[in-house]
Amino acid sequence: MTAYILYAISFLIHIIIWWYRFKPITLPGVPHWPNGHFLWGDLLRLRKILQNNGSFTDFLDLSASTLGPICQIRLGPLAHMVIITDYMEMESLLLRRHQSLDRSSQTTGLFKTILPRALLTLKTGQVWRHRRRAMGSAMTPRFLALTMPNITGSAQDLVRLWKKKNDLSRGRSWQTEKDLESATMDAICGMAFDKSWDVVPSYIDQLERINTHTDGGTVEIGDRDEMMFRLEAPDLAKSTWYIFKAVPVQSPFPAFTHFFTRLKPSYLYHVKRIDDFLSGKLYEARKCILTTSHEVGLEVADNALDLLVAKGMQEGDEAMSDDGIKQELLQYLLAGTETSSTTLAWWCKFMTNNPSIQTKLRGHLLERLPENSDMNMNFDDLSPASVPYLEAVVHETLRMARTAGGFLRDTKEDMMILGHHILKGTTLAFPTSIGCEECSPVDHKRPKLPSTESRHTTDHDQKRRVGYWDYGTGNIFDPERWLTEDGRFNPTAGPSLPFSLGQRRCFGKNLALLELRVFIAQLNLSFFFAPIPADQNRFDRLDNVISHPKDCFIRPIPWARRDASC
Ligand code: HEM
Repeated sequence: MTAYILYAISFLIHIIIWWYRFKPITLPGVPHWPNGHFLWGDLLRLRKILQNNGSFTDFLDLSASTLGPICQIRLGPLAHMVIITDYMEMESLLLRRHQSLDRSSQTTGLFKTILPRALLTLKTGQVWRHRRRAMGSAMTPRFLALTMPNITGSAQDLVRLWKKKNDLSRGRSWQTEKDLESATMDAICGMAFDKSWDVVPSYIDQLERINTHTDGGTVEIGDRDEMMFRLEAPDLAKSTWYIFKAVPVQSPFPAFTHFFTRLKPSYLYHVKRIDDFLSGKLYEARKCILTTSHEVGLEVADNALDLLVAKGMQEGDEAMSDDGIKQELLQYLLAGTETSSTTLAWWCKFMTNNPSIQTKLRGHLLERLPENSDMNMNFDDLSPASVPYLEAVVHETLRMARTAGGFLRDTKEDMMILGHHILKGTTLAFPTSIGCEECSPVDHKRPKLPSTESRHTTDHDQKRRVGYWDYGTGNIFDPERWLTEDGRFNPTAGPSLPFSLGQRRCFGKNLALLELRVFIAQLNLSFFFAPIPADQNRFDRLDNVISHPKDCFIRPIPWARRDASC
C-alpha cells in the first residue's frame, strides 16, 4: 500500500515538474493576450491568422498594436517572445545596450543548417568581429563603385528580358519574382566572384528561340489570364536555390528537420555542386594572387573573393580559413539575392499603384542624370545628393516593403525594459512595423502631435534622433516624406529600420542600397508599370524569413509605346 502511495506521489511530482518545464512562459507584468491555451499559449490565435491568409508578421503587428509598446507572445511550450515597438527603446537597446543582447538562437538555429559558421550565425565575439572586419572591405564606397558595373549589367539584362516578355504577352501581365531573383543573383555573383551565372541572359536566349506566341509549353496563359513563362535556370543557380529552400523555415525543430534533409541524395548532390564551384574559384583566386603581392591584390580586387584572398595574404596566420571564405561567399548569395529581389518586387507593386510617382521619378532622373550617361550611370550619379527623389523612393520602398518583418535578439542577462524586468535568455522581437505605424494603442502612445510646434518640446522628444511621420500617414506610399522643404533627402525624417541598427545590423546595407538605386533607376527609365486587374493586385504577404508579396504581377510597357498610346 505504502509503495502505491509513493508511486502516486512520485507520479504527481513528475506531472508538476513537466507542467512547469513545458507550460508557456509568462513574464509577470508584461501585457499578453488573454485566455491563452494552457499548453499552446497563443499558437491557436496565430493559427487563425495564418488560416485567414495572414502571416507571422501580421501576428507580431496585431499583438503590438493591441497590447502596447512592450508585450509578450507565448508560442507553445518552446518559444516565447517579448515584442518591443517603442522607437526610443528600440534604439537604446540596439545602439547602446547591445552588450546585453546577442543574435537570437532562433535565427542561428534556422540558418546554421546551411551556414553553420558565417557572420549571420556566429554569436557576437572575437571570431565574428574578425569576420566582420575582413568582410567590411567589400562594403566600402570605393569597392562598391568598382564592382557597380556588375549590378548595372544585370539590371540592363532584366530590361531586355522584360521587353522580350512584353512583346510575347500582348498586353497581359506576368508574375515576376523569379525574374527579379535571377537578376539580383547575377548581380551578386558578379560582385562575389567577378563572373555572373548569366541566369537572365539564359532566359532571353530561351525566349528568342520561341517562334509562336504559345510555343511548346514555354509560354502559356494561366488561370488568371496572366502570361506564364516556363524558363530553365542554369545548373549553379538551380543548386543554390535548392540549398536555400532547405532552410527549415516552417519547422519547430530546425536542426532535427535538417538532419533528415542532409540524408537526401538530391541535397548532397546540390551541396557538392556548389562546394566544388566555390573550391574551384578559391583555387583560381589563390593562384592568381601568387603572381603579385597582397598590396597590389587589395588595390585591384574588383570582387569579394579576390579581396578576401588578398586580405588573407596580408594577415598571414590570422587569415580566414578556406572554409570561412566559402561560408561567407555562400552567405553573400543567400543574404544578398532574395532580400533585394523581394524589395524590388514590392517596388513593382507600389509603382503599379502609383502612376504619378513613376512619372515624377522618371522626370527627376532625366533632369538630374548626366546627358551622356546613356543608362550607364556611375556611383556618384546615383548618390542621394545627385538624385534625392530616387533615394526617397528607395527608402520609402524599404519602409513599406518590410522585407524583414522584424529581427530578434536574446537577452544575455536580466534587464529592465520599459519598466519591466525581463529575464536572461528571453527572445526580444523588433518588428519593422515601427516604420509604418507607431504601433502602440492610443493610451500608450506618445502624446498625439497635431502641430509641428509641439514636436520637439518634451525631454523624450529632445533625445530622439529621428523625426515622426505625420499621424495616420504611415501606410501611404509617399516618397516626399523623406525630403526636406528644399528637396534634399533626409535619412532621419522618421522611423524606419529595414536593416536594423547597432553592431548586428545588416552587414550588406550599402550594397543593398546601391543595388536598389541601380535597378530602380534602370527599370523606371525603361518602363511604365501599367495597371493590372484587381484580382492580381493583392498585397497579402507570405512570410518565409523574408516577407514576400503573395502575388507580384506586373505589366511593364516601354515608355515610348505608352506615350504613343496616350
Ligand atoms: C533590401 C535588402 C536587405 C535587407 C532588407 C536586409 C535586412 C537585414 C536584416 C533586418 C538583418 C538582421 C539584422 C539584425 O538582426 O539586427 C540583416 C542581417 C544581415 N544581412 Fe542583410 N538585408 C539586405 C541585404 C543584404 C545584402 C545585399 C547582404 C550581403 C551581400 C546582406 C548581408 C547580411 C548579413 C551578413 C547579415 C548578418 C550580419 C551580422 O550578424 O553580423 N544583407 N539583413
